[in-house]
Amino acid sequence: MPIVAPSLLSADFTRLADEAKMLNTSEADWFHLDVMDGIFVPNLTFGMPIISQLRKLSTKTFDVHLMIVQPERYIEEFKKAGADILTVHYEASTHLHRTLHAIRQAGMKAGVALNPHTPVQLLEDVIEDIDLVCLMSVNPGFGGQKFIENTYKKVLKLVDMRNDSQTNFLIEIDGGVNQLNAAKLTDAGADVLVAGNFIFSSNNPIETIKSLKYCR
Ligand SMILES: O=C(CO)[C@@H](O)[C@H](O)COP(=O)(O)O
Repeated sequence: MPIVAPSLLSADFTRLADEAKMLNTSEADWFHLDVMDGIFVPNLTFGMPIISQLRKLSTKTFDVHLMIVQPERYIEEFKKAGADILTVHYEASTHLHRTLHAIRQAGMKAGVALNPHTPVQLLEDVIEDIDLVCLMSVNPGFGGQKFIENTYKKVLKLVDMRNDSQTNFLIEIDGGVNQLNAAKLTDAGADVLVAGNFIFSSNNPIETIKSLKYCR
């Protein structure tokens, strides 16, 4: 069964505490928290203060996805705010090796996100330093976009790289995930499904989360 990580980007921010409580009672495994800076991506969201408030409301794994330039500036701060997994973008990290080590050193799992145009092979030389690869299946910045079909091929390539390197990082898919592609992604080798719009715009988010969890 996949790990299901609802993206709070699509939650009702006027009722964030209720949304967190709803996720707590659901079969969601993680909270996926999208931090955007308006520079790396053309949108702004939230940062440490919101995450640390949410931390008081849930014991689930906090999967924090930094869509910001120079993410190495805030590693300690996100740890303090309550991140369990900290994912930085390959495209935003000049010294990726150093950044991944700093994330693990701070006591978090280290993730790398790849934009749709970025080949997975670019991770070969840091493969042992990664706990999670987040494949963006939309161009990052907004919820509710259409899933990019080429993602399946990237999952298969990553699975090969994982087998060849005998490492065990998780493969996460982020963007446009829904009941139409969840099973195919999981069958291809995806471990974590991030979904925002599909969950939060549904009439019954708890059942929608279940439909992803039991998609196979
Ligand atoms: O990081 C992002 C978008 O940049 C994602 O986490 C989205 O929030 C996923 O939402 P949907 O595409 O499922 O609406």
